Amino acid sequence: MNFIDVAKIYEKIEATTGRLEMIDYLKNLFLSTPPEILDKIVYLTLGNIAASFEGIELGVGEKLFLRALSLATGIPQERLEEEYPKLGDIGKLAEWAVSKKAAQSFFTEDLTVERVFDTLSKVARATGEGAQDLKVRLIAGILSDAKPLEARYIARIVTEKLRLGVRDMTVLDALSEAFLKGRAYRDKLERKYNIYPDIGKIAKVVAEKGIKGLDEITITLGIPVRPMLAQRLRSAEEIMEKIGPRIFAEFKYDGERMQIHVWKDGKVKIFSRRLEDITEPYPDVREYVSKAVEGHEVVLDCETVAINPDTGEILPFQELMHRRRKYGVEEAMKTYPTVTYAFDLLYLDGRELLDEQLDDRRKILKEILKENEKARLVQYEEIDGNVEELERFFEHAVEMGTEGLVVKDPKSIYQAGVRGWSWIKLKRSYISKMIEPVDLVVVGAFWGKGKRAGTYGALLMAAYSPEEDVFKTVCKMGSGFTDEELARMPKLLEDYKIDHKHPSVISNIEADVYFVPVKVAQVLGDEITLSPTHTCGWNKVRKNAGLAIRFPRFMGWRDDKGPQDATTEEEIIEMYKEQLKVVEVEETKSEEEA
Ligand SMILES: Nc1ncnc2c1ncn2[C@@H]1O[C@H](COP(=O)(O)OP(=O)(O)OP(=O)(O)O)[C@@H](O)[C@H]1O
Repeated sequence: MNFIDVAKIYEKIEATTGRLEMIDYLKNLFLSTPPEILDKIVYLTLGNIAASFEGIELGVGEKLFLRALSLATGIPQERLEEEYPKLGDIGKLAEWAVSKKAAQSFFTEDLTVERVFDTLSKVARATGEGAQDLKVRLIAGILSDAKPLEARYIARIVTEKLRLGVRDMTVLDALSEAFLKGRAYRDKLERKYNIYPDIGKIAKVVAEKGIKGLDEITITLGIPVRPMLAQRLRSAEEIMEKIGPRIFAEFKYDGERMQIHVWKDGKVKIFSRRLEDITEPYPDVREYVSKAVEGHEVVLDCETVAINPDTGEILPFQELMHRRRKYGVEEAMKTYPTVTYAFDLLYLDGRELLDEQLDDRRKILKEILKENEKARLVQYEEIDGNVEELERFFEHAVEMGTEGLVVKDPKSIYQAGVRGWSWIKLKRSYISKMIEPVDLVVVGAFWGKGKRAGTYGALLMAAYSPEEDVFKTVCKMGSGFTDEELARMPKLLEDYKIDHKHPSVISNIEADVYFVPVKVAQVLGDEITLSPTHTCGWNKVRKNAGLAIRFPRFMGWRDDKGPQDATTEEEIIEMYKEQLKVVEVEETKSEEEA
């Protein structure tokens, strides 16, 4: 197939304003393409040379392209640079340059689609020393045999500026028209695309085998499935009304979505929410997840969070991103170790599970997942009709450092690529920050792990209630200490240690060690949230709930303060209410803006 036939259709597509017309042109293009190269045509039409999840970038800069154009046409680069602004588009420039040269030569070879495609693949894959020169030579090679119109599109494709406005969905429409008897199988085609988003391969299969070909498309290890997404509602009550009384309420971890493919021999590939291959920066995840599903082939849907290695607490999302940026992987693995929570199973040992109910998928997932310290099953609760229970679980989830809940319909199938109502998220809506530190009393401690073995990993902190003359817990604090402070801590607190909870402390939490409430520390958190466990503010803001400080950090000891000078319960309640007002204002503001 000659590239000029494709270029002519691109020219028509470029000129059209009607979507149906565009689909028609594409349909004709696809029908006139030999099936065995239809994948190549589809990738090129989308301005690419592979499925987008492969992340292969042509990425040829304009400067480099002008060098190639100059080499191919004999027109000096300065001259091209002069002409470029007048034409305003790299494609038009290439067309102009090649037409000037074409006037003087007659012996050019016809360019085939295969040759253009293979050359572009080589351009994309050229790396290392001499890669730039090689790219220039490769591009110049096809440009010297190109007709002006061909040069226009080659220029735009290599510089990633094709902009025909053809998207995956348009290609699916055209494929339906061309090979699947119009619209009858359009939905099925899209479902297949959602589980196998390599649109070139799909095109080839339906061109070669028609409707029967559709059935051959299945979940395949190494090809990412488009993830199912969640809707959002504002309250537990609304959610229960929407889904029905029986639900799965799952922690909504604030980390990175990971679709993890594991082969029988332990090989692993990890895909992000946007289907990028993120296997490389997560050697730890590869290891512990493959161990947890040893002997099986699986596709797991998971969320991976960074944790504080010393306390096991979940850290905010940003900390995980160090993996991709600031730190080297090795160092990030130590400073920000991860835990992966699996919440769905899409494929097991050759069997596609998408059409099974969540109830059943979960059962199978539980059976095959041999949990270890780092590869865990999502924390969830099955709730039947009790809105209050759902609210409480939400508060618990927030207190544990998550964003809230994803509530799911146990009877639902896995809808790849769809934001449906069988998954609904309930997020904490506070956006305000806690800007003022508080002074809290140490009433207990928990032994540390890892680097903190032998000292405390976290302290149990309480606010003071002058009316009742008691201390009520408001957070577990495990961050913000220097190594020296940590090392000194057992000794520093030794004098206050007792073997039971002090009678003036009101707590629902069992600590490893208890103290007489004396030592005061300054603490800064991210915000104050409702809590099903902490006793500060209990029943005073909401029935059966207290208040907790989220992500508390140690700012220093307040040796100038005694326990009665600590921040009071009433002050914490006030801060919580203030914060709510700020949120309401911000929410109205953003609603007005929307
Ligand atoms: N138990 C869970 N089930 C499903 N998704 C979860 C779960 N825990 C955490 N998540 C994360 O929450 C997201 C679900 O929300 P949604 O589908 O709306 O994604 P989003 O558009 O990225 O939104 P958000 O910004 O709220 O994460 C998932 O993409 C996933 O990364």
